[in-house]
Amino acid sequence: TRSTRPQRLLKAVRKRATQGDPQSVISAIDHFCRHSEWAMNVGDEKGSILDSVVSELNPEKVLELGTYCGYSTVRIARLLPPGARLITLEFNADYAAIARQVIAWAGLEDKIQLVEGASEDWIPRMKEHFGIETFDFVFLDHWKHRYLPDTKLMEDCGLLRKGTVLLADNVICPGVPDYLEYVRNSLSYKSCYFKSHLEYTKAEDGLEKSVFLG
Ligand SMILES: Cc1ccc(Cc2cc(O)c(O)c(C(=O)NC/C=C/[C@H]3O[C@@H](n4cnc5c(N)ncnc54)[C@H](O)[C@@H]3O)c2)cc1
Ligand SMILES: [Mg+2]
Repeated sequence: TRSTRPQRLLKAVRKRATQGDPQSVISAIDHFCRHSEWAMNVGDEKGSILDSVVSELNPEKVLELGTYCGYSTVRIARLLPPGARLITLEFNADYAAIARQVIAWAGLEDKIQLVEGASEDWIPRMKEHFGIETFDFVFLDHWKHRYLPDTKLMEDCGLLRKGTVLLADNVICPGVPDYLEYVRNSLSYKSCYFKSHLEYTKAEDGLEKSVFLG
C-alpha cells in the first residue's frame, strides 16, 4: 500500500540528515516540507521564535502536547542543558512510531520521553508517574480545541508554577480563539503574541507566549 506522509518525511530525514546532528534533521524536514510535501511542523520561521524562547528560558522540565513527527521535539531538545528532560505526548501510534525514529536519528533519545497517549489522560498522572513537580516550559501544538481544557487541567493538577511559560502554536491559523481569550484576559497570565506565518506558507499565523503568574 502507498506510504504515509510521515513515512516519506522520515525517509527524507534518513536520506538528507546526518545521524546525531539535530540541526541537519530540522533542515531535512524543512526541505522536505518546502520542496516535496507540506506537513504541519511548526517550521523554520516560527521555529526560530520557539528557539529564542527556549534559549532564554533554559528550562529543566519541558512538556510538549502533540509530537506528530517530532520536528519541534528535536528543535526544543537540542537546546536543553544536560540533565534537562522533555516529555512529549502523542496519541496516534503511527505518528509516535515515526517520531521515535526521527528523535533517534537526531541522537536526542536521552533527553526525550515520548509517551503514547492522550494529554487529558496523562497530564493528571505527571506527578505520580514521572515524578514531575512542575513544568518550566510547555509547548502546545496538538488539536486546537484541546489547548484550553488542557491548560486548565495543568493548572488544576498543580503542574504550573510562578514563571512557567506556555508557548502555543497556531493561534491565528487554524486559530484557538477560546484559548487566546483565556490567557489574554486571565489575571493569572502575562501573555504576548509573536506574529509570524503558517509554516512554509505566506498565510499569517503566530505563537502566543503566556507566563503563569501563580
Ligand atoms: C484551516 C487549517 C487547517 C490546517 C492548518 C494547518 C495546521 C498547522 C499546524 O501548525 C497545526 O499544528 C495544525 C494542527 O491541526 N495540528 C494538530 C496536531 C495534532 C498532533 O497532535 C496529536 N494530538 C492531538 N490531540 C492530542 C491529544 N489530546 N493528546 C495527544 N496527542 C494529540 C495528533 O495525533 C497529531 O500528531 C494544522 C491550517 C489551517
Ligand atoms: Mg502547529
